[in-house]
Amino acid sequence: MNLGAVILAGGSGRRMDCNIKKQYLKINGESIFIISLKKLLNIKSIDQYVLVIPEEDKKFVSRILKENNIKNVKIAYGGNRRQDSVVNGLKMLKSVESVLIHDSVRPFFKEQLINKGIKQLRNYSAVIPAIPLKDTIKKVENGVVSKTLDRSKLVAVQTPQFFDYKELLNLYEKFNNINFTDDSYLFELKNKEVSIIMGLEENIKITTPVDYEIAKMLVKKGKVNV
Ligand SMILES: Nc1ccn([C@@H]2O[C@H](COP(=O)(O)OP(=O)(O)OP(=O)(O)O)[C@@H](O)[C@H]2O)c(=O)n1
Ligand SMILES: C[C@](O)(CO)[C@H](O)COP(=O)(O)O
Repeated sequence: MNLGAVILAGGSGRRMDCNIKKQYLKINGESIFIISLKKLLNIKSIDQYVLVIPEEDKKFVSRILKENNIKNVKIAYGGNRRQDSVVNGLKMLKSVESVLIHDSVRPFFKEQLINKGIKQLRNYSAVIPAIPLKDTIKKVENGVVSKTLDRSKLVAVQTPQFFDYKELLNLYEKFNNINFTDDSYLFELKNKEVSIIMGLEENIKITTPVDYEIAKMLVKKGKVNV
């Protein structure tokens, strides 16, 4: 299987509320997106890499890549929405059968998760990691609870997500005008099965200042590998 990886670092990190985009914040002396990228570059089953970055940061990022001696990574530019960044990244891949899409701000994934995803792609066109919820989830309308959802049927979804490349690109072309937050949603729209593999509790998405503090703590305490 020829596998491509699209690593997303094209966002602006509004919820981090910081003067530097969150993917460039450092953990243990290294930018978050570089931690994710280096880990992916060490995975032998990946054949091609595309890193999606904000266009205005191209000089800054190419300097960081050079300092880290990172080669063989194509660069794509981000769009307004995450999904626009994904499609820009997908279009840079050449002759791949499958693709994994990863949020660079989830630096604590493990190689085993990727191996599981690749294996499951033999049977499905879309495979995503997810974990059980810890909180009770309620639906709210006009400031009051309208429903308590059955937690046993809900999961929290992570990346990396794994797809048949052609199917994903076709779906992207077809549903260009709707908004969604993860790529597997496109398969749901077409009633195609999305297979779930067990995610990792520590595979957090560094989204808010608290997440960043937790991420640094996990590394300091040796709870995760970077
Ligand atoms: N237009 C966008 C938006 C997001 N991302 C990337 O998608 C991942 C997950 O998105 P999220 O955590 O929402 O990042 P931001 O959009 O940057 O954050 P916020 O929503 O708080 O602005 C991140 O690695 C981010 O860089 C991207 O490449 N292009
Ligand atoms: C893809 C994702 O990380 C799965 O949890 C998430 O949906 C990204 O969402 P965001 O709105 O870009 O934070």
